Amino acid sequence: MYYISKRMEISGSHRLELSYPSKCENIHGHNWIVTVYCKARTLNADGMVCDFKHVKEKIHGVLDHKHINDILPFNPTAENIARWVVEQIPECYKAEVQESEGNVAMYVVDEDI
Ligand SMILES: Nc1nc2c(c(=O)[nH]1)N=C([C@H](O)[C@H](O)COP(=O)(O)OP(=O)(O)OP(=O)(O)O)CN2
Repeated sequence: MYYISKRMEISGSHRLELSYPSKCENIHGHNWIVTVYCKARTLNADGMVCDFKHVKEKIHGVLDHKHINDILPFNPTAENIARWVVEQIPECYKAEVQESEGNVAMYVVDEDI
């Protein structure tokens, strides 16, 4: 199995819809660190799992310098963003979304399902 990872910094803003009072309901900014993990049993015709550049275009190209609530059709928690990242790239099996130092969410495809 071949593995690659691509790490990107995404600057943007969001607000969360929460069931309890929180400062996070106000529009605020993050420099999210997103790490995308991909794998493939065989390499493509170009000798890659997938092109780092294409991964960046699909994630950074869509989210960077945006108000994330305007782009994604769900509450943009780090967990939901991580799942969305995995869904954008066929070879992706895991994504990490770091909101701030110490606050990280991950989504991993469950291969048993
Ligand atoms: N499980 C999650 N919890 C929280 C999320 C999230 O996406 N998933 N998001 C937020 C807000 O975006 C908020 O902006 C995070 O605030 P931050 O100051 O980074 O975190 P803390 O309040 O925990 O402060 P620290 O000083 O970093 O401890 C909130 N929760």
